Amino acid sequence: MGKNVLIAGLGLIGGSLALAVKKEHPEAVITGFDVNERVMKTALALDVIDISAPTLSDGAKDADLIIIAAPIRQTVAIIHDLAALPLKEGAIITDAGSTKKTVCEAAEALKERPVTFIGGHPMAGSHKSGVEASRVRLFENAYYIFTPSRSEHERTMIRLQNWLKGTKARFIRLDPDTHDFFAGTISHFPHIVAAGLVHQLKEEGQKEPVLNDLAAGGFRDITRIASASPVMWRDILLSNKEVLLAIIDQWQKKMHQVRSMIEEGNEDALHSFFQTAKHTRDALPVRKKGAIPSFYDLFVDVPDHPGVISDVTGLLAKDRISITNIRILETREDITGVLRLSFRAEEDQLKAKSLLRENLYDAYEAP
Ligand SMILES: NC(=O)c1ccc[n+]([C@@H]2O[C@H](COP(=O)([O-])OP(=O)(O)OC[C@H]3O[C@@H](n4cnc5c(N)ncnc54)[C@H](O)[C@@H]3O)[C@@H](O)[C@H]2O)c1
Ligand SMILES: O=C(O)C(=O)C[C@]1(C(=O)O)C=C[C@@H](O)C=C1
Repeated sequence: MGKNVLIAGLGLIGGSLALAVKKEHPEAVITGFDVNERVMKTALALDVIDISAPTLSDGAKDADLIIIAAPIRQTVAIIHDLAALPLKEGAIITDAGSTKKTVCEAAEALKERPVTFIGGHPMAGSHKSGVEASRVRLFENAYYIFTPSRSEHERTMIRLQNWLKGTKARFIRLDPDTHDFFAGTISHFPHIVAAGLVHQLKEEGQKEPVLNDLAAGGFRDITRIASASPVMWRDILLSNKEVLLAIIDQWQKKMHQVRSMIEEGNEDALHSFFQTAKHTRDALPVRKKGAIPSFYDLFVDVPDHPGVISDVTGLLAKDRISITNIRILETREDITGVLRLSFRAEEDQLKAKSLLRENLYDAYEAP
């Protein structure tokens, strides 16, 4: 199977995949390449990679496995670069991009080469980006979608899944179009809505600055993902254009319906709108990880007075919720402080959040 792995793009996803590959294959030599030299230095310092490659070509020529984990536009550019470079016979090339049609079409450029390209998309991530945010367990229990283009890729799929076993993800296959439709519905369009809500707050917040302070639990929950990388999301939207245009049209119709329900004072229709949403949301399968962030931190706004930390820790201790770390992050206008509490498990994080909220603390997952 060889042991040389190249990761091209050492951000959240490239770094996390590097850690997961190394965990299951300690004999592997993980080479990293990133256009940003500082990122490569950080990846080396954090032991995310074993060595760095001065150029893509240096890293690619002896690689048995190449994982491209850059934003989509750059992923396409890297695939075209690889198509013109010396590559090892039998090498597997995959990517981690959030859309698959554009990437798989670009990979046709590799079809005359003695390598196999299989598109990939680990369906877990975070609003945090960069190698510093990498986590070996980021993909645990999440779906990891592959889009093999030919049935003769079967044996290579098994080799690729063996390389990625350390992710502990659930591997599934889809064709690129179906993938992009699914991802558009459950990931890409929700990001547009989250960013749209933040824009709305920004515009109103300029007139009424107090609005920014009032934006509490609900607003923070629904907009966490708006803190993600703008470059990454620009590329995702542009490479899933048709799907997103159709979903936006559908959404506009839905919003017109809600508008009419409010305008007409249609109590039954509004009740049914929320009832259906509640039933559907409540029935979503609970997964330990996946679309849910894998950082078990909780941020709590606390009044700045002595004893407040023991108030908070005492409250959690009563319910046997254990904290692995606690830090005071900042003091705003000398009135309010922010505590960052870290938990070992998501279950503890969620229990702590509801307990603190019941006790009137403002507790939220992202600062
Ligand atoms: N962040 C998520 O939640 C998530 C989840 C699943 C998949 N993805 C996909 O994974 C890919 C990477 O996302 P990320 O969150 O790790 O982004 P990131 O911003 O954390 O990292 C991207 C890295 O790629 C590097 N890069 C850019 N162009 C490059 C090039 N030509 N050659 C080498 N390196 C280059 C950047 O310098 C950066 O370090 C994207 O395609 C994204 O769509 C992201
Ligand atoms: O959890 C988050 O912050 C994410 O945005 C992760 C998320 C998602 O939308 O679920 C984002 C992009 C990916 O391609 C896959 C996962």
